[in-house]
Amino acid sequence: MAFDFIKKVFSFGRKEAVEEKPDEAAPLPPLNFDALKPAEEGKSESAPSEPAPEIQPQPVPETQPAPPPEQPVTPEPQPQESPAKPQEIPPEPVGPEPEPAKPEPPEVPPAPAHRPEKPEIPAPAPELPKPPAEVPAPSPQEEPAAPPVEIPAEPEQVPAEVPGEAPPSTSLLREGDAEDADTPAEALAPDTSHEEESEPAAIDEIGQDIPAAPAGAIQPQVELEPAAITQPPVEIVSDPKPAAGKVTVTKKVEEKAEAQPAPAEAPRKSWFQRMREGLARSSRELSGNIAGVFTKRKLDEETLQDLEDVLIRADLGVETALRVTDALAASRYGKDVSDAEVRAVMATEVEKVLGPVAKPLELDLSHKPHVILVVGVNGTGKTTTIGKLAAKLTEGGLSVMLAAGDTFRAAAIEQLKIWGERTKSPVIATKLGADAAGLAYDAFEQAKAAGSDVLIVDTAGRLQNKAELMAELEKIVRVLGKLDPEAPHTVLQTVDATTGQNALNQVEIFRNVAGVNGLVMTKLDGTARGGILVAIAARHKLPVYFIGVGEGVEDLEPFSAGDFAKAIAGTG
Ligand SMILES: Nc1nc2c(ncn2[C@@H]2O[C@H](COP(=O)(O)OP(=O)(O)OP(=O)(O)O)[C@@H](O)[C@H]2O)c(=O)[nH]1
Repeated sequence: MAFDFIKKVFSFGRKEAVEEKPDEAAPLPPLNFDALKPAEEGKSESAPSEPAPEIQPQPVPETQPAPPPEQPVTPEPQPQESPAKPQEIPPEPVGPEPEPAKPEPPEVPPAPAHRPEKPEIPAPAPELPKPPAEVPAPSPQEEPAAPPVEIPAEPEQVPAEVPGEAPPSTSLLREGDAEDADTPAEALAPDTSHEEESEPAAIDEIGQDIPAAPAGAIQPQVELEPAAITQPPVEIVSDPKPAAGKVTVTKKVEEKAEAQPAPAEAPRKSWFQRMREGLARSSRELSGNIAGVFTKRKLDEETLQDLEDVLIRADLGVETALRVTDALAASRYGKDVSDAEVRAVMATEVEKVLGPVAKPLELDLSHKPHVILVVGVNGTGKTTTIGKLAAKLTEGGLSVMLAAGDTFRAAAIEQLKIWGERTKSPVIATKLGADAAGLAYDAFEQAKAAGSDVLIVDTAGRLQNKAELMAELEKIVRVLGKLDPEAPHTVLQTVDATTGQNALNQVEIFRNVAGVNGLVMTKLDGTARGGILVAIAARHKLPVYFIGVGEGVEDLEPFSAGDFAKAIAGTG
């Protein structure tokens, strides 16, 4: 604004000079207009955008005629920047500081050239102090903070710039929060490890130390109150950037309830559609290969062998592959067979394999609580599945408590707290790196005390090494058994459907260590390799309670053998 003002002063001078000429030429009525010119010209040149602010400063400069040396410096930058625009001021600080001052001297001369305006030149002087104020600001690269310095100088601009500043501040806060929860997960592990943890002694002597632990070290660390725990997460999760709609600014920016007309979104696909699309790659590949095998060929030993290879490459496993080829050979041997017929037989056989394992999860509520331990390799969806399951249970009227047993990853703890807030389930958490078994024990006690119907315990999927992971899981199971010999009553393992053959080994390991007695196949909405589920079912015959078909709270579906078989065979 100061620059604008200066510029206006100069422009005003020019115009006066110009007009004076006509005045000399015709000394008639124009003389009266000359008196009016100052006000009008100032407005016209200063650009219609800022009439008021520029006019006011004029009286000020007149009162301060003192500093002449600095005057030349300030006037120049103003003309360069063109019409005074508060918005253009910010860019100045961004640019190199010395530049604006240097160019000024050259332009200064032209200004004084205008004789009549010299008296007004003193006006720029008061603005000189402003540039120095901005100079410190420009040092930073992107400082929108610099402009604010000038804002206070100009009374009228303040309101205009305030709205501009507000949004960035709020968005930064939220983004920061979000990042904290996500990225630094692994990096934080070593840092926070120095924090108080449950005594290692508890690890060795579970029975004796555990009871002491809750009272001593663990107790204070445990956070039971959902409100306290979930408060911060809530802001992270439920506060996306203000949408395009209106917002109300009170303590913070809040979206107006009515301002969300819910942009017409495409209807959400059904879980089956998402699963079918997730299995599309496997299905297409399978169908294409089957078609390739049976193009203009009768069903014989060679084609059966080729089909068996195709099915095995699709992760279905040797057992299921043989089931399909045997079934096909039994009814079609020596005949022409279309790929569609082969896929139909495949769907039937796959459904036969999956049918026995497609069972609903049953909870024995005679146990208070019914303890569900969730295990699996890191990233397979344990925490997400716990959140989805907690939502189902609470919606069904059951009281649920969550235990953040994945003390290996800070983000996992925060993630579970968020799910706890969403599902209104208390979350028992402890410090990063703390003894997971101690936490599980403490959570079990608190769930008992609270009369919770279900306690779901999250666990780490990755430790320093496999032996350590296995030792921790075994210990958790052992400790839970001290409070209820039958606990954990359900041990769920999450298996990432995008994983290939390695998933078979994962189930093998966790089953042996933690006594897995049920599976949840996650990410079937992604680029799933669904064949592996068939192989797992055939080999381990563990119940598959649910499938994950998305990251949303509702994206946990009961497993249906028939639907899955149709989707993977491409017959659905
Ligand atoms: N598309 C899709 N993504 C899923 C599904 N289940 C989980 N995810 C995502 O997979 C990622 C890992 O999920 P987590 O729940 O953190 O997995 P985790 O096993 O707890 O991981 P750790 O805490 O590292 O052991 C997250 O980005 C989830 O949103 C699913 O069914 N579909």
